[in-house]
Amino acid sequence: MAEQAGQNDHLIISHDSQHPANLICELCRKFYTLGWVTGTGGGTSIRKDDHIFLAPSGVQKELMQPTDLFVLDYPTRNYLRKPQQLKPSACTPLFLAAFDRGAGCCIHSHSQWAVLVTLLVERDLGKDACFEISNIEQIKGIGKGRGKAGNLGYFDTLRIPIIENTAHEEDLTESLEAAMEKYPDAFAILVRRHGVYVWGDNVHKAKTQAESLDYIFQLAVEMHKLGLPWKV
Ligand SMILES: CSCCC(=O)C(=O)COP(=O)(O)O
Ligand SMILES: [Zn+2]
Repeated sequence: MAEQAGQNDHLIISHDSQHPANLICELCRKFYTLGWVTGTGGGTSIRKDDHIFLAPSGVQKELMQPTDLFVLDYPTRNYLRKPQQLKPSACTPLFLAAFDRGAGCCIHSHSQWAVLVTLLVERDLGKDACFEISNIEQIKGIGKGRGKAGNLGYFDTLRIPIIENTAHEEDLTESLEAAMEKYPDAFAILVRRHGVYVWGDNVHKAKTQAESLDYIFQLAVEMHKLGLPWKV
């Protein structure tokens, strides 16, 4: 079985640019240029049917090739493909928490804008507060909630919960899941002094929501510097 898990290259080799193994490598190259997956941090995972595609832990995510990827059988949680000498991303249980709630793709970013927003909220509103913003056009890039059709509107309040960081990524799972249960409509959870997890029904939704949120986090930091309120 261990021998088999080291092979199974057919699960990750494809000429289709939309194959999850190709997409993860391409997305991580793009996210590196945005400062989301710097210095081995951050990452992306995709669920396609019963297969979960995962990056290795501690590697430069922008340099990954499809042959570096792990493939997990979602129903049994057994690895179908395990590159030798590598460990799966420490974010695996966090990505699985998103997949367990219907996501098809989960993006973990170490964006400095996300980190700064968590610090501003803590200083001004306290440790238990969420990041909240309204009356910004880009809010329309975020879905209304799990199982709900359509996106938020300009006058809606976008609310992103914030959880505290832990020394080890995998120890975040419990608090991430608790926040997902408390805020079932959220498609993202910020992690204080660390970054953000963003997910969506599919790769397109996860990517556009992650881009919209990063835009909003940057805008929020700049608004704060100018003394402008996040909610009108
Ligand atoms: C300097 S990154 C520390 C771990 C982390 O936060 C992360 O996002 C990357 O974890 P991985 O195991 O996927 O390399
Ligand atoms: Zn991280």
